This record gives sequence, C-alpha cells and structure tokens, in this order.
Amino acid sequence: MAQSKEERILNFVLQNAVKGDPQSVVDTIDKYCSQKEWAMNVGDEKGLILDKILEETKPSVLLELGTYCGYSAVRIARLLKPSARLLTIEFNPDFAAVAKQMIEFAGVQDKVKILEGPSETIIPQLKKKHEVDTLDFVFLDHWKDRYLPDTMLLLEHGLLRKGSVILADNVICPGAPEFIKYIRNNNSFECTNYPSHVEYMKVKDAMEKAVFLG
Ligand SMILES: O=C(NCCO)c1cc(-c2ccc(F)cc2)cc(O)c1O
Ligand SMILES: [Mg+2]
Repeated sequence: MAQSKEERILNFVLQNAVKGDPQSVVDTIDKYCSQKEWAMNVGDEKGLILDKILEETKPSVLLELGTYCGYSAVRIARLLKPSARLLTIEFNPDFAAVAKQMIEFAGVQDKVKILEGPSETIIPQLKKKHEVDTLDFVFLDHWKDRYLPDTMLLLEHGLLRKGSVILADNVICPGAPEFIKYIRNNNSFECTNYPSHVEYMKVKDAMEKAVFLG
C-alpha cells in the first residue's frame, strides 16, 4: 500500500528527530511540512501563540479536539507540569494511529491520552468514563463546523468552569463563522483575537481565545 502523507511525516520524524525530545519532534514536523509537504499542523507561528497562552494559563486538565498527527498534542504536552493531563479526540483512525506513534516517540505518552471517535459522542462521556471534573483548557482544531456545536456540548455537560480557556485555531482560514458569531456575542465569554497566518503559508489566519466567565 502506498504510504499516506501522515505516515511520511511520521517516518521523517522517526528518522530525523531525537527520541524522547518533544521539541525536536515539533521542529522536525515543521521542517518537513514547510519544505516537503504541507500539512494541517498548527505550525510554529500559531504554535508560539499557543505556547504563550498555555504558559499564562498553566492548565492541569486539557482537551484537544482534532489530534491529526499529534503535533499540537506534543507541543502542548512539552509545556505541561508533571501532573497535568491532555485528552485529545481524533475521529480519523488513520490519523489517530500516526498520532499515537508520534506521541510515544516524543516521550509524552504519560501526559496524553488519544480518544478515537466522534467528538459529539466522546464529550458527553468525559466526566463518567474519563474522570474529568472540569476542563482548564480546550484547543479547538477539528472540523470547523463542529467548533460551535461542541462548545455548546461542553457547556451542556458542565465541563467548563469560571476561567476555563477555549483556544480555537483557523477562525479566518478555513474559518469558523458561526462559532465566532456566537462566542463574541455571548456575555459569558471574554474573547481575544490573535492574528497570524495559515501554517507554513503567507495566507492570513487567526486564533481566538475565549475565557468562560461562569
Ligand atoms: O480541516 C482542518 N482541520 C480539521 C481536520 O480534521 C484544517 C484545515 C486547514 C486548511 C486547509 C486547507 C487550506 F487551504 C487552508 C487551511 C488548516 C488547519 O489548521 C486545519 O486545522
Ligand atoms: Mg488547524
């Protein structure tokens, strides 16, 4: 079977990055995807914004929607305190298989758990099946038309608390207009926009931070 792009990215990491060194895994993916094949990792420019918001928030319980190859899971996990935990949901089984190997190679598997399946099924299970009380940090990077319904699900299932941070990728390109319209007009959220560019491109993009006010 011909290799997928995601398998090619993983193999480049396995052959060129330093095992157990998450920064080298992040840098090696960025090198491959900027020089050889574009891929939808959050990338280094938006990644630095993600880093800064994580360092300000210091979260203990995190949820990511859209694991893909595991780039942002590794990027996030490398900054977490030892007791912090990241749950990351991926619908596509082939992506989840690549991400599992990427996360293990980076050595962050003790902090990261991949939950394979549809977010609308897994989010309602987080409290009882995955021992979550509330989430300190949520990174939205999955199907853009799921950002709003999944944010509503998080609220409906009492998964956000005063101060919970939601960070959404791609609010310009590909865009998440319904999510942006809702979150900026909801007085229970304090929103901040972070202009940037699509990963590895000159095309304008942005991230949106929404802090839940309770
Ligand atoms: O679809 C995306 N993610 C969900 C995957 O299940 C996604 C797409 C793009 C993108 C694509 C095509 C283009 F032309 C520009 C941007 C970028 C991203 O960062 C993304 O996260
Ligand atoms: Mg994205």
